[in-house]
Amino acid sequence: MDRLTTQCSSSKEMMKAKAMPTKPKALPKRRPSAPSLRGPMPKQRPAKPSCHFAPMPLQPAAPRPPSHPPPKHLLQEAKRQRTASPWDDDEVTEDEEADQWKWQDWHGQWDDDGDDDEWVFNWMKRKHPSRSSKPSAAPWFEDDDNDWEQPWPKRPRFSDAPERWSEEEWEQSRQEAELKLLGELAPSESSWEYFISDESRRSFVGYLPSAFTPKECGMMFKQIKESVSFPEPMTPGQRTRTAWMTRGCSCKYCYGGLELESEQFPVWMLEILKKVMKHCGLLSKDWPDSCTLNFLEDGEASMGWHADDEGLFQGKLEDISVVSLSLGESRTFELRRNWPEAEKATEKITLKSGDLLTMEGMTQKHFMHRIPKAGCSGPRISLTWRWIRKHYPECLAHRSTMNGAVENFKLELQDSCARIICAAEQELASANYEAKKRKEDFSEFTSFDDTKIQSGTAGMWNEIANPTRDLDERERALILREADVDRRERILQAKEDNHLLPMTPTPARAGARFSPRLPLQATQQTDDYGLSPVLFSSTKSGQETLESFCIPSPLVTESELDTVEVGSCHRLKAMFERRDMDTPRPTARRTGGPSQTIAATAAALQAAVTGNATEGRKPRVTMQELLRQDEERLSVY
Ligand SMILES: O=C(O)CCC(=O)C(=O)O
Ligand SMILES: [Fe+2]
Repeated sequence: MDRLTTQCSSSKEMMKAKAMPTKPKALPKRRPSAPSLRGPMPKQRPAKPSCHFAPMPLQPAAPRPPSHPPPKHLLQEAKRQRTASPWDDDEVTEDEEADQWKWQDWHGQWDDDGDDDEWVFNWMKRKHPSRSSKPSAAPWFEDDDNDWEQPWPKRPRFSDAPERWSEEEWEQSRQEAELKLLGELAPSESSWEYFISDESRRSFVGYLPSAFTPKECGMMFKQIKESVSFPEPMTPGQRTRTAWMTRGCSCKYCYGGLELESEQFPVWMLEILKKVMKHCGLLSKDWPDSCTLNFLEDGEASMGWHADDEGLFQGKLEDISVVSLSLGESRTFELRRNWPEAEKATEKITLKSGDLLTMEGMTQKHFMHRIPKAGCSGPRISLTWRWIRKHYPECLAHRSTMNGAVENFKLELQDSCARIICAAEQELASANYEAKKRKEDFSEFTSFDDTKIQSGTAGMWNEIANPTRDLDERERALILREADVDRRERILQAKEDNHLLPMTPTPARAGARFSPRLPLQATQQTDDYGLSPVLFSSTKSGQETLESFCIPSPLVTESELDTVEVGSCHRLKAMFERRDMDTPRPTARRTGGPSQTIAATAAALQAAVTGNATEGRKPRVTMQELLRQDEERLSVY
């Protein structure tokens, strides 16, 4: 404690805090404080549901200043940094010099224009998802007190202040809460200074200057710049980019509307951690398990006021630590209290390359921090390590816990359901697509009435048998295709239901000039459409060929199926195909018979039915063969 007090006073001198003139503001009346009870009170009260970013109405467009005049002390500091390269004071050999890394080299390799206000906007959008549109004006304007302020959202409202632990203190004391600071755990040669040591808020900000030599910093900067792919900015010209890495966990990191997938700590990260953690007195088992890597392209790049209060880290609910390493250009780091008792005061510190900084205890609950724009031109990288306290349910680390295992199971179940639903939806979509396509095909036939289409093949066959108008080739082909598809389905079904019957050949009709086709198999059933698939054999020129097609059942009754003289069926089909059912035509060319109409064919079919069936004839082809042929026929469509 003594050590801390001394450190704090020395750090105050060290700080380049500049008292900013502030507008006299009437402080809101403090709410009645909680009774000053110690013992029975819980260690940590549940957080208030309201977030400290109170929703505020959008401010009217505020004109952006023509340039950003940074505070004078920053300009001076920037000038000093520009003239003195941080590498200059390190002795390097010629070889090393060739390999020497200067972050200034990176300047200009990124988009030139840009406005880091986007970063702030995106950052805030995450906290206020309901605000989807960007304020019409730049979200920064010059305040009366020459400070850069965000109109949206501003400092948390006093009325949203959390309950206090007691009248005197915001939080339980560090001793009671048994909070050990990293500065206390650190070896004595790492002399941390706590430039904020707010015991009432149990909030501590530690600073260890020059933890690494410029040469070490240069190597680290180079390693990071070359290995990390900082995500492309959400908006063109955005000059601050953030990458995210974890160790042994797959939690993502959400900021500025981006969801960053975690990358596992690479070896170089563990090497850097080893060096940094030595200064924090932590063994590897206690090292932080996540890191945000921020690349600030130049002085125009900044990070707006925020707290590292993501649910992952639980920083508003319990003591947490954040450790950061700065590399590259020096930048000012600012902190301010969310609910200051007295006048608004911003604490500032310049973070140089190689400096370490910690934010400990309840700092994320009571303070916000930022990196404002500066007049410098070089890039800066900061690594910010944290400990994940609450893994995302999807995270593998979470799944290895008991609760995680249950949630994991639920997730897997959800996954399976989602997959099944997805597959079903795809099936449905493709069935709908097919149905729609068919309907579209047929809707071209304006004279088709819907009932015919809906009644399926029967309707189609009707249309062929009793055409309401002339059908062209294409229409006819479509109808026949439909009939074929339909027939094939019914043959399959018949096979499944064991409804295929052996058929008996009937003697050829005397005088027929074509070889009759003899039914070999037929389904026992006719379907809703009144069609029965029948397999025929033809022995023309001594060569047997097989063919199957449907017979409209009005022409052949179920009981007649095994005795039908199929030549008529074949002729009927041939006529269908030639679309001349109603046109008397000489049949000599094809059938050698008299010209016939549908009705005559039907009559012929009926007449062809004979009674001399021979039982038990085995089908000559297998069902597979039948289906294969069918497949072949269908493939031409
Ligand atoms: O760059 C820094 O030093 C601060 C980084 C920071 O605030 C953050 O990553 O949340
Ligand atoms: Fe931060």
